[in-house]
Amino acid sequence: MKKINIAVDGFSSCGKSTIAKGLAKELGYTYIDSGAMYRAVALFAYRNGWMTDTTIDEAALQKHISEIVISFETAPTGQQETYLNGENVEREIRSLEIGNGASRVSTLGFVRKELVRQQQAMGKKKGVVMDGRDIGTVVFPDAELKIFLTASPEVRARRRFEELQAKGTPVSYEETLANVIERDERDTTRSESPLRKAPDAIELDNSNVTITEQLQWAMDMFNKITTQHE
Ligand SMILES: Nc1ncnc2c1ncn2[C@@H]1O[C@H](COP(=O)(O)OP(=O)(O)OP(=O)(O)O)[C@@H](O)[C@H]1O
Ligand SMILES: Nc1ccn([C@@H]2O[C@H](COP(=O)(O)O)[C@@H](O)[C@H]2O)c(=O)n1
Repeated sequence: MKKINIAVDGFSSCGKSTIAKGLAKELGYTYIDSGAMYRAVALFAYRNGWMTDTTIDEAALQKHISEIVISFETAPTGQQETYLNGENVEREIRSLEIGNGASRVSTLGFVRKELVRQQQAMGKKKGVVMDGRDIGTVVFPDAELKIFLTASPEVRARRRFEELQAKGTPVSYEETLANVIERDERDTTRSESPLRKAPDAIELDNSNVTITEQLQWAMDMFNKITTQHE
């Protein structure tokens, strides 16, 4: 069957990566975590001293943005891991600090231009499931299936808090909730590609939906769309 591209957008810590990874595994598609790419840029900026918790040296970051090579590899566990210039940075990019940093660098036009260029190249041959904030609106506007996930901030913060706790990350629920709210505010109000539901996206509020149920729902949407396209 002809392969399509699938866009999964939505708010922070909603379950985008979970549903996208599940779809990719079921369909034999490539999964691309676009958020990991923004996180890798933030890590690169921090490491080079061009970014602090309050400032960004935009000129320096723009001068060196083309030096950033982001790739993904599947670990023996089956988990996808993010590589920055050949170094496995998967664990480092998942901190609240880097998540906040990603949200900050994602407001910069030259960062978005470079990452969207790379993301669009990844989807050229179809067969990609990509999650993020602007996949259905900017990266793959012609994606045949667009999913938009939402859930209450409290539910999303609880999910991320439990995930970080399981990894042994010392963080409180209150810090996690504040991080979720801050990132959502920045993502939805920025001038560059703000988080929006694409007009042709199918929305799911998964506040009271299990991981299994949401994947089944997504597969049902895929089967419906691909039957229509046949
Ligand atoms: N329907 C669900 N019910 C309960 N927990 C869920 C559900 N979907 C995902 N989760 C859990 O919520 C946490 C966040 O999920 P995930 O990383 O997929 O979110 P995300 O939208 O990709 O986050 P971010 O945009 O911040 O990277 C994970 O621990 C995941 O296992
Ligand atoms: N397509 C995207 C993906 C992400 N961002 C920004 O990066 C931050 C981290 O993304 P996660 O999915 O890993 O949480 C996110 O808060 C966004 O600000 C983006 O702008 N566009």
